[in-house]
Amino acid sequence: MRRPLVAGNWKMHGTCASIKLLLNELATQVLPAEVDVAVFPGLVYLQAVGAQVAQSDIVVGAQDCAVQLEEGALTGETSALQLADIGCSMVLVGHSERRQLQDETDSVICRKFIAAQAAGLTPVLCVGETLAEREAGQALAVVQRQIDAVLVELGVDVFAKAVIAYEPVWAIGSGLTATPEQAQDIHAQIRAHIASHSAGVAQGLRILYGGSVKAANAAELFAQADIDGGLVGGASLNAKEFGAICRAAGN
Ligand SMILES: O=C(CO)COP(=O)(O)O
Repeated sequence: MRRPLVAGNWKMHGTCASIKLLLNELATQVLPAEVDVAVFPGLVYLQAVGAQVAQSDIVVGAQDCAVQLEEGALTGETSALQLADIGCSMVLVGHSERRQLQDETDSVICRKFIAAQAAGLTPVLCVGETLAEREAGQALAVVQRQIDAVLVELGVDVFAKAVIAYEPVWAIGSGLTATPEQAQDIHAQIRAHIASHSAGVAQGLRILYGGSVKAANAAELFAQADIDGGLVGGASLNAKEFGAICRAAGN
């Protein structure tokens, strides 16, 4: 039985004041004990958020890390070890916005995945196809290629301590959520692909859906057999919405 995970990716949103308020409001929400809840604030807010949620069960993750683990002359970069040092336990790798805007390649993302695990962080490997790729019938092939960049390179066992987030690019920030059937179809195929290497790893692997998840659509998405929670963007900036999404992942 997989424990659901609901993760809020705050992207480049928030200020000291607004984040404090958001967390204060989130503290008034009932979050189900059987659901893991994580928030991914911008880098400069990680420590403050960590301090504010320290007495709760909410864990904190970063949105990216450097490919290099060891300290060095890499201006502007932050290593996975540094993220672990300030109390992060998870890190997103390969979010589509970084693939597109920062030209991150599959091989760079694989190196970040390695760095994350070496530092003891759980990498959340984000995968997903563009609308053009879906319309060309390439959705599964694209997702499989993105996963294989890690799977073939490192072997299946690394997924025993990782999370995959399926985020179709066309559903991100667009209000166009994948239907539960569309999402379940890809999730099931991701799990089958992992299972072709190790049934045990596939069974335990949490696969999150991301892309316009809201309180109004979360329950039917999370009811799907292979959807183990969500990676939530915009709706995670509203405590009531996010709380309701977390509750939708509960029993
Ligand atoms: O990119 C996402 C989470 O990583 C999804 O963003 P939205 O929920 O705003 O569509």
